[in-house]
Amino acid sequence: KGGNRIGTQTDYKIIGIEPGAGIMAQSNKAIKDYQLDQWQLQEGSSAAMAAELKKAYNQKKPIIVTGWSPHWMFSTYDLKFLEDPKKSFGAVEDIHTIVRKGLEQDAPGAYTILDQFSWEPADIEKVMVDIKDGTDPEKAAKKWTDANKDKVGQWTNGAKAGNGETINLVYVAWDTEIASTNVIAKVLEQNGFHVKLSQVEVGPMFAGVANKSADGMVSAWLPSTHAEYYKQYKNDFIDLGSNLHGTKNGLVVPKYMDINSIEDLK
Ligand SMILES: C[SH](C)CC(=O)O
Repeated sequence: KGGNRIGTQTDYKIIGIEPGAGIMAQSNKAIKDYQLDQWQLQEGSSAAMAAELKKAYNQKKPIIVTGWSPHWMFSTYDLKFLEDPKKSFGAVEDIHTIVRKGLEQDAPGAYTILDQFSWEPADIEKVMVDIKDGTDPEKAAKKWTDANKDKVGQWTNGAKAGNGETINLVYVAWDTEIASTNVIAKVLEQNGFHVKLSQVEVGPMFAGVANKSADGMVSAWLPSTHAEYYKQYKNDFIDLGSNLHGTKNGLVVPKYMDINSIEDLK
C-alpha cells in the first residue's frame, strides 16, 4: 500500500501554529484518535501558517492547516473544514473575557465595559480582514468602533468614565485576538482609560491575569480549547463569560482538495 495519497502529496505534514495553542493539542489528539501514524504536526506561528497557506493556495497545491473560525482565511480563500466524526476538536465554542480579581473595585468602569463586551463572528471578521489587508490594528479597531456606535454603546452603557487609569490587557498573536484586543482597547481609551497591550504566549496570558500582573484578556477559548489553562488558574481570576459565540477549530483544506474528512488521511 503506497500510504495515503494526500499524505504523499503533503509530505504527511499538517501545518500548525504556536506550540502552546489549544488547537495544537487538539490536532495531536486527532492524529491519535484517527491513527494517523505517518502524519506529523508542524509547529510554527499563526503568521507562518498563513504564509504557507497563501503560497500553496496560489499554486493550487495540497495543504492541510490547523484552522479556526472566525478567521479572514475563509473570506480570502475557498476553504473547508475536514469533518471530525470523532470530535477531536470539540464542538462550537465561545471566547470568554477574563479579568483579575480586584479590577471591579480598582476600575469599575473598565470592569463594566469588559463585562458587557459582546459581538458576533461577522464583526470580528471585518476587523481581521482590514488588518490582514495591511491596516494597523489600532486603526482597524477605530474604523470598526466608529462604524458600530450602537453596539459599542451597549458595552459602555452605565460604565463610570475612567480618569486616566492604566488598564493592562494581554493577548496572543492570533488573528482573532489581535482584532478583539485592539477593539476593546479602543473603547476603553474612548472612555477615559489608558490601555497597555502586551503580546504573550497562551500560558503567560492566563498566568498574567491570575497573578494580577495583567488586568484582563478577551481571549479564552472555552470550554475545551483552553480547558487545561482554565483549570490551572480558574480560582485566581474572574471569568466574565462569553464575548463571542460560534468559534470552530479543525483541520482546514482548500476546496480544490478532494478529501472531506480527517478519516480520509488514514
Ligand atoms: C488558534 S485558536 C485562536 C486558540 C488556540 O488554539 O489556543
